[in-house]
Amino acid sequence: MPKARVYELAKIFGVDSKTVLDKLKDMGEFVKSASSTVEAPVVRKLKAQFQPSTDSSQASAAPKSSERAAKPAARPSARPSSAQAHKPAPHAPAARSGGEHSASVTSETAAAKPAARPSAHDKAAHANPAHAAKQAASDAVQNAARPHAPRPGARPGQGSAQHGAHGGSRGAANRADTRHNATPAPRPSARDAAAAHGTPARSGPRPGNNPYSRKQGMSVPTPGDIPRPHPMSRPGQGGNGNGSGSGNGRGRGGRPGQGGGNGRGRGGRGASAAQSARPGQWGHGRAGQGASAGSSRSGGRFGGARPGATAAQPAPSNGPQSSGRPGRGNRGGAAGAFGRQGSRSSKARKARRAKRQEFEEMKAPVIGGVRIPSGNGQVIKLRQGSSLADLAEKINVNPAALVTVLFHLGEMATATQSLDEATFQILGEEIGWDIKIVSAEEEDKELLQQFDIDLDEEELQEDEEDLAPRPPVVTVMGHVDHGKTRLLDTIRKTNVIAREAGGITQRIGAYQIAVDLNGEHRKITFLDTPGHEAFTAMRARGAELTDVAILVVAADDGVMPQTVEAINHAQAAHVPIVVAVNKIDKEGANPDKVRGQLTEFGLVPEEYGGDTMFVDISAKQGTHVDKLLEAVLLTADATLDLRANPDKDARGATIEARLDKGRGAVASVLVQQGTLHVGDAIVAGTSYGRVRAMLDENGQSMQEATPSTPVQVLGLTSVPTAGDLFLVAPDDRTARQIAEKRQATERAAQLAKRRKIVSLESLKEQFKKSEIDMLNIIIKGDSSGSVEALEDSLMKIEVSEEVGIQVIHRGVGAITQNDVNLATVDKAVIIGFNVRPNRQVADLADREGVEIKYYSIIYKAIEDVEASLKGMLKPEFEEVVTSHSEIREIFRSSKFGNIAGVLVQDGTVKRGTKARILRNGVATVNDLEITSLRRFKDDVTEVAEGYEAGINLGNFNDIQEGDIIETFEMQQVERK
Ligand SMILES: Nc1nc2c(ncn2[C@@H]2O[C@H](COP(=O)(O)OP(=O)(O)OP(=O)(O)O)[C@@H](O)[C@H]2O)c(=O)[nH]1
Repeated sequence: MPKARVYELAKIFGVDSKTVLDKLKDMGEFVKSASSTVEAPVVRKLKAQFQPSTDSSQASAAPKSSERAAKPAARPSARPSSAQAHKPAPHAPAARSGGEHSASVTSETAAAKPAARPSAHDKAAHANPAHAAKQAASDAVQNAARPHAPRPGARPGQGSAQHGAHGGSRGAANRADTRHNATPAPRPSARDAAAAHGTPARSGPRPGNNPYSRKQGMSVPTPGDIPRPHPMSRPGQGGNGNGSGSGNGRGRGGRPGQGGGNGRGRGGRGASAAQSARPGQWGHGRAGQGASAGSSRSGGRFGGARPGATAAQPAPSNGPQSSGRPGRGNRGGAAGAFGRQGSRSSKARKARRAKRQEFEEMKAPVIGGVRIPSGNGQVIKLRQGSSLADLAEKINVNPAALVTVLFHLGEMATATQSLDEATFQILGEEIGWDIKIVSAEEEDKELLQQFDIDLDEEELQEDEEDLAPRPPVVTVMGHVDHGKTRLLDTIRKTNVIAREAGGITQRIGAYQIAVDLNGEHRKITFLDTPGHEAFTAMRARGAELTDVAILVVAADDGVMPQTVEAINHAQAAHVPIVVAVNKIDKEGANPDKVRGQLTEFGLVPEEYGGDTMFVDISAKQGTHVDKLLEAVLLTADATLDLRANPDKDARGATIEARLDKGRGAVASVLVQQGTLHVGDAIVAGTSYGRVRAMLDENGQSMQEATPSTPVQVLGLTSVPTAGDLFLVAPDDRTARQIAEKRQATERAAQLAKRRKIVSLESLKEQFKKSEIDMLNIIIKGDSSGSVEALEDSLMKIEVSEEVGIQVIHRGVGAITQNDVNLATVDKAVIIGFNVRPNRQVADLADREGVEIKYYSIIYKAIEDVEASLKGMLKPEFEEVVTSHSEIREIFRSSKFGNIAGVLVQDGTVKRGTKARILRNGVATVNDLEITSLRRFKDDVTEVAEGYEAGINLGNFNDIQEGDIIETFEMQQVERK
């Protein structure tokens, strides 16, 4: 029967639509309005309600609907007489085969179909229900004679299937019963389940009236009723459908070999028995129930008391047998009846998984009204700063549920808010997980262990015999301008100072020098740490790599704040200190005063009975520098065991890294253990690559670097961060995988950080901050060291309670469109440290009103930012870029040096203006001047955009084709 609308039905029945709607409601069918459609099976049921006479005539022969099938089945179950109990059995099969089964394509009838089809026996049963009843009755009698304890309370519909299960397990013993189990058990539905329980299908309103839909008709199961429906209903149906298919099922349902035992040759049908046994997969108890039900059908009380386990056990062996065959009444078969391929598809698997999850959840504790599957004390590791969302992801629950649980525990947090260890532990205890918060280092160690790299273990297994002496690694520390660079310069006999912008060392460089001590040729590795406070972070790292610290104190200045800071760093790192009392050549130099001052900080000179070596030097004149080096070696020898194993994969730290045009990522690394070779697969932080070439501090190529050797490494795919530890991996793939995993972890950590910024925890602060101008800053620099140093220094600026700085992004390389976009969105200022944007990006920034500030001296940037926060920075002069010219050709002149043949891209180049060179967006040299400007052979004062020109930059000759000459002027700007 086709679908019909409620009002149409009302017409047919001669009642109004409301009556039909009410009736439907009574029947447990949810139908919205008079124009709603009603499915065919429901129509039939309605018909039965409104036209009972018509139906009853048909029903006398065989009830059609599943509901009816269930009802009569229910009745006899309570009866003690097996014969009586069996009476209704014919209903199901006969009804479907005989009556309108072709029309009633419900899940139930689907089950019935196969039963109806084949054997003459079945057909006879269909044709003559009475015969079927008879047959069933005789079966039941046989059953009753068997030793199984009858169970009066057994349920009807369930019976047969359980029977199947039962038959499956018992084999021949249950022959008679199992015959009825030939039921091709269809997929259960709530209604079936209800029917199976002897309850009418209308136990509750259904969300829809489509009986084919698995989604519909299922009430939300409560823990108490969940277990029942599945196993029972399925068999139950089988029971209905199968009376006629009887014997067939049994064969399949039994253990292998038993199937044929009954000699009925209906193996195909028997599948149903196998299937009916399958409920065992869902739990023995359920199968047991089914068995009891089955008994009612066949004999009223057969086997109900038997443990379900027995029934269930054979299932696995039978299942596969049955599933592969066509036309059988297992789940697949039932599906096939609806035009789908009947097989144990992924759907079945999914269903099983869903059930298992459901079951797990049932066992889960209910806290605050939510269920969280218990971790049963399993350990789960979370990174510092993790949130409930992170935990939820790891234990596969809804973050909202965790929020609820935490709330229940008296703690309020959002899903994305970072929580501390204590909170996680309390929560963990509540939900049965042992939550451990791990530091980034621990996490990284574990990550490496996944790749069979165990650094701790390596150290433990180090054999004394493998250790070889290595040079000490020395850091020079001290207050600004006390002479650190000069000292290093003197030591290296090169002039480092001249190359520095602003006279401050801005990168950690590392150099190795050779010293003769007592006729022995010894090496010392120097880390060139910068002196300005801005580089505190680097210095701290330097101290970590350092074996010995040289503390430079100017004899004319004495102990200053950064002297103390340097002492603190070194002492915290347990690094022995050698004091270089510098500038003794200067007038007013008072080395003794310095000695006296330093004793207050625990640095007592040897001559005063202490253990710190003091050497009076003049870095400028080179006085006693050799003695200082000796002192360093003596101190190292006296206090340290400077040995390392050179015969293993190299491990060490990144001192500095930058992006170089042409060479790509260049990283200065210090090898701490093992030997680094060209060709090694290397991973440094989140960067990885293969060592393409190695250079020493003089640019000389090296093939290998032993412990304590600083080298520049080429070949990394990206720029690592200063301080990143590096290690040699077994192969390229491992290196890449380690780096990728670290990248993922870093991303997650950054995400967590970002989340924290907007977390409730800091919301109050956020509000407070948003009242004022929170200064958002984007830092782009030419090296990771400078960027970090700048960020650290900026973050230390404290102007007042209401003023704050937020570095929202930082990176190495030219200022890009992304940076400008980010600045636009977050209303940030971009600080370019020795880097520039290209023209398009600069234009974009102009258009968007994004301020880009350029610096080449860190403290200038800090001063500016600090002043702007104080509201005092109203520069009277501002740098204004006046032109960009691209170098197209270089003409070499013995008289004038290199002359750049340029095309003026924008603005006007004027003679005498200040200029800088931009190479790949990075300002390589500042403070140049356009000393001569020519158009062909004529000297000119200016050249406009679009024209070619010849530019000479005085003594500066380090220009390349493709470089951009940027000219700028200091122009007075209005105070805002
Ligand atoms: N007379 C004299 N001047 C020195 C001596 N050592 C350094 N200077 C001078 O002191 C000034 C600062 O020296 P730097 O080596 O740049 O000092 P620094 O500690 O490296 O300074 P920052 O890099 O700014 O931290 C320079 O002008 C040096 O020439 C010395 O032994 N005697």
